[in-house]
Amino acid sequence: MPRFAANLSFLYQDLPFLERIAQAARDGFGAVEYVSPYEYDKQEIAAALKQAGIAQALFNLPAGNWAAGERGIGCLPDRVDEFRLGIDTAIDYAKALDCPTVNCLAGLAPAGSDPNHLDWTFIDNLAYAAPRLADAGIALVIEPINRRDMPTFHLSTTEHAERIMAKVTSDNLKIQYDFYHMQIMQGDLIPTFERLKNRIGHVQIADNPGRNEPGTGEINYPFIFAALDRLGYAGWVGCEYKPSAGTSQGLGWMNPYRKEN
Ligand SMILES: O=C(O)C(=O)[C@@H](O)CO
Ligand SMILES: [Mg+2]
Repeated sequence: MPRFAANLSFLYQDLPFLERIAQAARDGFGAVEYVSPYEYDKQEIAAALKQAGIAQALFNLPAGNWAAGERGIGCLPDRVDEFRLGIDTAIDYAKALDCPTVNCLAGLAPAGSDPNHLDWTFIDNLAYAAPRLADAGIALVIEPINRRDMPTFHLSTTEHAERIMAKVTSDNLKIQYDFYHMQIMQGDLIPTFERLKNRIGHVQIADNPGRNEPGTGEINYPFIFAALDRLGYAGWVGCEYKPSAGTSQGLGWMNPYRKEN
């Protein structure tokens, strides 16, 4: 049975951040994930997780100035020092929150930049981060993001992710396979997942079009969830979608997978 994590950067937007953790637990999620914990006191988050009895599944490495539109700094040549300092911060938070996995957002390609320079910066940064995170018992993933929502994001296909991983000589680097992004970019979701299943460290879900909850678009999530079970995926399934109405009211899609069933 899939284990669902509530992505608090998308769900429960009507609640203050820390209150989202308790609500996610009340709604039956086993874990939470979100873009960034760094704006909050890590002990406050840890206490909220403990009080709610819910796990931390994932968050991102420090990803630059999110409010200003930055979406990661992994590939940016002028931000290497900042990236590398961020690894220590991410390890500090991941240890405090008992978070098993962190995602490295590649970043938006600056206008006129050389894709090869961005690629080698990304590779060198990942080669720096992966072993340090491994030493701390934390897995590292990279996520291809679709070019419709983020036209200049530096990583948008599994093929590119595979090329990057082939050049980073660490086995502590896998793919964050977001079914929504991959439906837009490539389709062929389960054959691709099956081919890469040993190189996938986390998955996320949303339907397409609209990035709303499962059952609102073209993706057959009952088929996807059965395939994840068949293929032995034991990680968290991050629910990173925009609720069509209220988060709790829109969780009917999860009913067949609740433990009490
Ligand atoms: O946009 C997505 O999809 C993501 O998973 C990133 O925002 C990383 O959190
Ligand atoms: Mg995602």
